[in-house]
Amino acid sequence: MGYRVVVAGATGNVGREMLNILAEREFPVDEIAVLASRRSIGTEVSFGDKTLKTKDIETFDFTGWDIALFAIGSGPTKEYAPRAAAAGCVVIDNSSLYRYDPDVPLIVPEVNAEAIHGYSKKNIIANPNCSTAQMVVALKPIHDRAKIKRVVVSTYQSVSGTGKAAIDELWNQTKGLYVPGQEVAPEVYPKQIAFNVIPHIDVFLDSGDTKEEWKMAAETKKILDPAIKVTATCVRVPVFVGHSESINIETEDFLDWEEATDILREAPGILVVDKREPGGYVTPIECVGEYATYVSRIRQDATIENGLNLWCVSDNLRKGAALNAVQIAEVLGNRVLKKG
Ligand SMILES: NC(=O)C1=CN([C@@H]2O[C@H](COP(=O)(O)OP(=O)(O)OC[C@H]3O[C@@H](n4cnc5c(N)ncnc54)[C@H](OP(=O)(O)O)[C@@H]3O)[C@@H](O)[C@H]2O)C=CC1
Ligand SMILES: N[C@@H](CC(=O)OP(=O)(O)O)C(=O)O
Repeated sequence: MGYRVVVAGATGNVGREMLNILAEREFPVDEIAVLASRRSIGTEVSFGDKTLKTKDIETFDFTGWDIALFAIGSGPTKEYAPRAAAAGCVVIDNSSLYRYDPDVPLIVPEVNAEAIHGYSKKNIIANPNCSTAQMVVALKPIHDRAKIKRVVVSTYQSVSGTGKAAIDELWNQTKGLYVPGQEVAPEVYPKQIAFNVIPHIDVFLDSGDTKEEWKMAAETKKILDPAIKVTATCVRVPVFVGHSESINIETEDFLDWEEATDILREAPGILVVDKREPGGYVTPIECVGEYATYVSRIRQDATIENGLNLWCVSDNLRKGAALNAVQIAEVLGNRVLKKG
């Protein structure tokens, strides 16, 4: 016996990846429903070798469904997640709405799978921010060995993190720049994204940080350790899929880069590619469609007593969203619901 699974936001980038990953990983699905807004009623989406027709979330009855994977943004989630949860369906939510709620676990399975048991207070589990998910996968084994005190991270985030409209904007602006008279003005982003970089993701806070930068600090504390200090600078780059991060780590105990490399090689979810020669590292194009969090450029930071630098790349629609959500569903199935 398997699960009755709902994918909400099935017409979006993350929802489609959720369907791909459920099929690829042979999640034990007995029945599946695909939902989106009323605009998308009847829109066809693929699930393995099947084609499914999208239904309107507004009129959908969640009663009798086991797990709902949500990727519809915070606004609609606020309306529909409590409805699904009240009907007895466990919601695994990709939006930021519930991440900081003490009654909702925030989970990256390689790091804090044991937090799963906290799901029952609200019947909701939160999936972290994409930049945070890949970073904590890389930090966890280092923290276990040498206790991380502080992290300084700069991100290079792809436009797919913003959604479908941003992918179109990068594509159309890039094409338009080659054709006189067909330049495309910025709409999704405040400045041109084609052949440019923009040091601004999500809204600005009073501190001068953006919310994306705040999320990386707050979510690392909730998932990994409240004692870790994180300071982030989040930057949008003209890449379609794949977020990259330059991470500087200060630890309590000394950790030699060679031992750090060995530890990272053994850690779940990580692939180390670090040849210290031209091309001997991973770039975002190479991580598209992959599950792993790739770590390259591991080296000592000689400017502090106990410091390391590394480069971390992952598919933001997969480990940053859909894959992590399906992994949470697997943990929920294996440790709690036990139907599969
Ligand atoms: N964990 C993470 O870091 C990430 C989280 N996300 C989350 O996932 C969400 C979706 O991202 P993404 O797939 O890239 O975005 P897209 O823009 O590609 O897709 C949005 C999806 O949400 C649906 N939707 C929008 N409004 C409503 C509504 N009122 N009712 C029902 N469905 C609605 C859309 O349906 P329709 O086609 O009918 O409009 C579509 O299926 C994000 O808003 C974010 O909250 C995304 C990326 C990474
Ligand atoms: N903010 C991420 C994607 C995202 O949706 O993040 P969050 O789920 O934290 O709002 C990006 O733009 O790349």
